[in-house]
Amino acid sequence: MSLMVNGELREGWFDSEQEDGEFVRRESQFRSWVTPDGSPGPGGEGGFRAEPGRYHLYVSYACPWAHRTLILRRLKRLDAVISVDVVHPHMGEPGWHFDASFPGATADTVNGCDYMHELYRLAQPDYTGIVTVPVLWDRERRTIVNNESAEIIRMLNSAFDAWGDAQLDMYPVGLRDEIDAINAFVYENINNGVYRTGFATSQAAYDRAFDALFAALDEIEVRLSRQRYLVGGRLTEADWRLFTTLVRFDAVYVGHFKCNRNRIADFPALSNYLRELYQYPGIAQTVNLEHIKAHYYWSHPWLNPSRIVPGGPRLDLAAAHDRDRYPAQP
Ligand SMILES: N[C@@H](CCC(=O)N[C@@H](CS)C(=O)NCC(=O)O)C(=O)O
Repeated sequence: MSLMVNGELREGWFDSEQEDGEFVRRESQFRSWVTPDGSPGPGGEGGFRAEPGRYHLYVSYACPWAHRTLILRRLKRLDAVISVDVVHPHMGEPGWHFDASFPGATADTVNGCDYMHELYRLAQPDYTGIVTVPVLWDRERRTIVNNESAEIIRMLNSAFDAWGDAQLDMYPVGLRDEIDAINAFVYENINNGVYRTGFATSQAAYDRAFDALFAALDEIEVRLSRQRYLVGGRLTEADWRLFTTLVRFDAVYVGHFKCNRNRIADFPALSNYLRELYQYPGIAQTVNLEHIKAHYYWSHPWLNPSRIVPGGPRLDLAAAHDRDRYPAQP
């Protein structure tokens, strides 16, 4: 995990945040919001008015949190409004870097940085904290607006409607409480649960995370065998937040993170649901399994010292699904 202290990079894996062998994720620090008129959002400072061509996303195709932002950008048809650069999937000691030699990866076309931590230093010369993707960058003020995916997807959902698909709303007002509740459950046990399982450094911490993960997947399996989506018949951001973990699960989390009680392929409702979401227009192009596998198997040598990337599994996410038997609302 790359950490900066007063603008300087500290190398090494930092386990100070781990209690009793448990992995604890740190809070993101840049928390301003892009809004239609530049007024301040729920956090941070104002002055970030939505405009085409002004904002830029830095992502990794491997990262499930960054993947959410690519999905919302695609769904809201913001490809021409918000530009994107993609880091190289190998995250080494100095953290994420830009190197277009890996297919699908790009240079940093906005700031010309070689490493992601240089970008954090540009935004804040004395930055202290971890260096993560995704990052929403403002070309005009030359700073990071926000590096918390849960907030970036909300901005993409509503702030750019003058240019994007204003009809599509993945966080509708009447469903917000229900979405927030399921998000909290999925985040704790599944999205972050796979990391808590894989990064546990004691058997007890691993067992706790593993049990919570599969208990949660069992619960979601029951829910999805009664209804089309997490929140009834309406597709919402909650589904996309679950999707980015499900689509990595059999390829990476089962083996690399020892999340191996079952594969997603073994859950009838979850596996059909995963295929439905994968086949939603535009989504398959946001899924890059080469980056996903290359990233995880290379970037955590304490889990996989040989850095060998396994050949399988053979996934057929484009195969037919049975979800049309449940009603869906537009
Ligand atoms: N809370 C953040 C988490 C993002 C995050 O943890 N990203 C990982 C990649 S999957 C990262 O960049 N890690 C950098 C590191 O571990 O050094 C968000 O959801 O935006």
